[in-house]
Amino acid sequence: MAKKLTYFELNGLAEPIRYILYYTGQKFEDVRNDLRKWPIKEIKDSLPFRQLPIFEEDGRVLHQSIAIARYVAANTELLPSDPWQQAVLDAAVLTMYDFDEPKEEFRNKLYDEHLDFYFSRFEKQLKENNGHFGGKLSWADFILVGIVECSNLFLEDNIEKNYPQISALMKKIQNLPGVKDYIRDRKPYGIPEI
Ligand SMILES: N[C@@H](CCC(=O)N[C@@H](CS)C(=O)NCC(=O)O)C(=O)O
Repeated sequence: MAKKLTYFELNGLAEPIRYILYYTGQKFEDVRNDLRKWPIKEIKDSLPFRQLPIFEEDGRVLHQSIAIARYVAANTELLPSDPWQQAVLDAAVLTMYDFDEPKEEFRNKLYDEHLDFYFSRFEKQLKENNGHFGGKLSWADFILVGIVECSNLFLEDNIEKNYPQISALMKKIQNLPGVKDYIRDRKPYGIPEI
């Protein structure tokens, strides 16, 4: 089954998907477009919603980074078979995106207040669930790490520094087999120089 992930020469929305693919040992083509040349009309016009990432497998195309991450975790230990457990992880991931894209209630609040609202609750969940969202390593853990790493690149900070459970989860994921080697060898890119 030929798998291809297409995104930009960036960590961004594709990085947790890459981590999951490397950790679970799935071979894939890692296609990276140069943002400085974007938009490349023929590529953009070919995309379902004119945005990246997309994931292709056997002639089929999947868009939306969360759907892709969940799909590549399917049939691995990172996605439980129990529907309740699956829904718990979906809820965790959707909440991470609520953090990442603040809703009205938070738009006028200070960033630290917004961060603490979510991160103190993530801390509690992790503490009560063996250091993971849902009791054991799952695709949801990878998504949080991707979001935190991305925020850190943009803010030039370590936003997780006061949250020991989140810090520990990040270290754990970054040191997983497959992920560790990928991180060691990747280019130190993150924010495009435009
Ligand atoms: N909700 C979508 C958002 C996709 C998205 O915003 N992609 C951006 C890059 S992070 C993009 O393709 N930007 C280039 C463009 O719109 O032309 C997802 O999670 O996949």
